[in-house]
Amino acid sequence: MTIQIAPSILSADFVNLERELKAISTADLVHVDVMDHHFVPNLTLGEPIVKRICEVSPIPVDAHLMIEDPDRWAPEFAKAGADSVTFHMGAAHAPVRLARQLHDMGTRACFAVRPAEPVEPIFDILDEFYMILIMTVEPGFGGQKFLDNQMNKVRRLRDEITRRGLKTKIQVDGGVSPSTAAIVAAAGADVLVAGSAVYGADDPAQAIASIRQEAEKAFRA
Ligand SMILES: O=C(CO)[C@@H](O)[C@H](O)COP(=O)(O)O
Repeated sequence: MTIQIAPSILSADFVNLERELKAISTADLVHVDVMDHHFVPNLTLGEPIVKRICEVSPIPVDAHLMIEDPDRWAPEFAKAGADSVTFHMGAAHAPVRLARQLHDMGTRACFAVRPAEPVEPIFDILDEFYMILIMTVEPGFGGQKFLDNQMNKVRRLRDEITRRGLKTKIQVDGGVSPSTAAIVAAAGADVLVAGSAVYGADDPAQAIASIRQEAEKAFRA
């Protein structure tokens, strides 16, 4: 199984996004945090900027929608060109219908779980999603402390995926760095989002390589 690294542009220089995207071209995906100041207490960027990011990004774009009413808005991010669109369990009204709509549009549908939310309710609808995102911080801001108490959730999800022979990916987002990468990979996560650890480093490519190396050594399928 391959580990994928997805730098979050939340910690990038928003005035120089094209340059910031080039700096992470050795990563597998770029994670774009869309926040609406309702579902989370922060406001970032919307569909017109994501569309432009999709046009210039050297790697696939993973749009993480931390917004209310994704049923209305997620298809707009698929139209903008995002390769994957993640919406939240606590926000979607009809998650299966929305996932099918996104897949019909040629976009990978992914489902996110906040720290206080259980993962088991997803088990029944696991095969509708390309990837499940387990948040390891409360969504809203970069640079927060990694919540290692979320690792039980990652382990239970990995066990369920393995038991059923599914290919669903497990993404972890929040506080991921070279020193926490092994913990999340050992629990069974195979897509690691890292914002401040990549863009806060002197050499983002080196930070990506370190996170990848630590995760690959520890990953359990
Ligand atoms: O979605 C979020 C925060 O809500 C994340 O993508 C963060 O942006 C990750 O930042 P670090 O914890 O890696 O600094």
